[in-house]
Amino acid sequence: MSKVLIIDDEQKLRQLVGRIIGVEGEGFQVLEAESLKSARTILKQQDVDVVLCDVKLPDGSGLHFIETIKQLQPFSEVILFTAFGNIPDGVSAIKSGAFDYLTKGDDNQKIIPLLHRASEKVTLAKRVAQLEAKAFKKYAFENILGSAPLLLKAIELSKKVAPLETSVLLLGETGTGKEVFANAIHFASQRQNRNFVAINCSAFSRELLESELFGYRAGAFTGALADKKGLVEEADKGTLFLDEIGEMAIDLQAKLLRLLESGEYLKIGDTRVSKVDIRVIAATNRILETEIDNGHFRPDLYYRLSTFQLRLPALRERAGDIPQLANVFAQSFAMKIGRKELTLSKAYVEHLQLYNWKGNVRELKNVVERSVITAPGNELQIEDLPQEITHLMGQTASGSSIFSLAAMERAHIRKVWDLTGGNKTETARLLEIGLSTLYRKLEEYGLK
Ligand SMILES: Nc1ncnc2c1ncn2[C@@H]1O[C@H](COP(=O)(O)OP(=O)(O)OP(=O)(O)O)[C@@H](O)[C@H]1O
Repeated sequence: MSKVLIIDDEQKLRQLVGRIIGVEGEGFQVLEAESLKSARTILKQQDVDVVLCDVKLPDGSGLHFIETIKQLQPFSEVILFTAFGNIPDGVSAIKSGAFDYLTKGDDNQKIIPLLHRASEKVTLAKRVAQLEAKAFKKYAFENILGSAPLLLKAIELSKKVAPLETSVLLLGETGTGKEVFANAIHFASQRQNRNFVAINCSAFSRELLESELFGYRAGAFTGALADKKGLVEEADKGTLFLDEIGEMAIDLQAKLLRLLESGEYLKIGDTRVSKVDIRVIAATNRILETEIDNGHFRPDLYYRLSTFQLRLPALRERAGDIPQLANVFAQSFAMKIGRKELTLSKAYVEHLQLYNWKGNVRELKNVVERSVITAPGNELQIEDLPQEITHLMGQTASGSSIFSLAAMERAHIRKVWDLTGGNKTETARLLEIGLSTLYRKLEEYGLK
């Protein structure tokens, strides 16, 4: 039910308008005030959606009162009553931020449609504000799970850089939360009310990436029937998140560098330069210095982007955060699919902590969600983990303890083996054991 406040010192007019709304305006509740003073009291106490206000009142001007109304009720809309034939008043009303104006006594049939339009605008504005608040909360730094020192350091640095206009380069393995951080930085910046536009550079061919990013003019190529806006334009005044920047073709990198330095770019098929004001956050799981050495990445772009580098830790570097992450993922997924609250057995969690997590938080989330679907009981057990994990962990079918020395040895060999990229000689050297012992252990632990 929308609330309408009528402010007019003429009781007859208030009653007439109140009656019209009462008879024809379903869904409106009417409040009345005979002066600005009593209107102020009502606006302080109640949620009002639309205000119908006279221009001339005994204690002041309705025109000037618009500002007070907006201060007290930021979402409300104001419709002013102007005297017959007083066009300047109508014009001033709109200029002062009124939704519209009605000519007293002459526009009675317009009241209801206008009220509906104004209250629809109010409902929409409230809805948008609600969604924004939800988005802000969802992407807030507070929602980044974990308390490992490496993660806390990354959060602290991100909070410092967020309010600045500086470009940010996020480094980290796949699934470590680079997009989560990019979002949090955007929503903690002055650009928070503008668009956050994300694109994964590895998901497009060179040509498609250029047209997605920069847009094109009609006729630029066969099939370009109409002008197309690019994501860069969508992100104007906001933030552009370029994921997997290391995959961008080198000639496009030149275009991106120009955009970063001057805000200027050329749409495909355009001769006129376009200009935007964007902040760029880029991310990569590659080592860009190596890409530069191999001629795949422009050093000038690297220096421009890497003013502020942030490295996100791999999950295995913050295994202490796994219990919290797993628990939150399990509970929120259980709720989503309508399962009762679950507990996670000690062995289940410890098992998760010993795994290598190449896919990091994303992989952990998927594994836990899978367990929530398949677990027969209300406590997640080792048996609810996929075989790849239990197998890799050295968990035997008989369920021998993950705390056995053998399990720890297996996990350690696995780690060193991964570190050397599967190089057996190097693995044996680092482990300070002979190559033949390594072969035997690899065989024994099923690590081939
Ligand atoms: N610290 C965290 N707290 C909560 N959820 C997280 C955290 N880090 C990552 N996630 C979740 O893990 C998943 C992967 O995160 P995200 O997409 O940000 O990773 P990424 O590093 O950008 O991956 P990629 O390099 O593959 O694009 C998402 O579902 C995200 O919500």
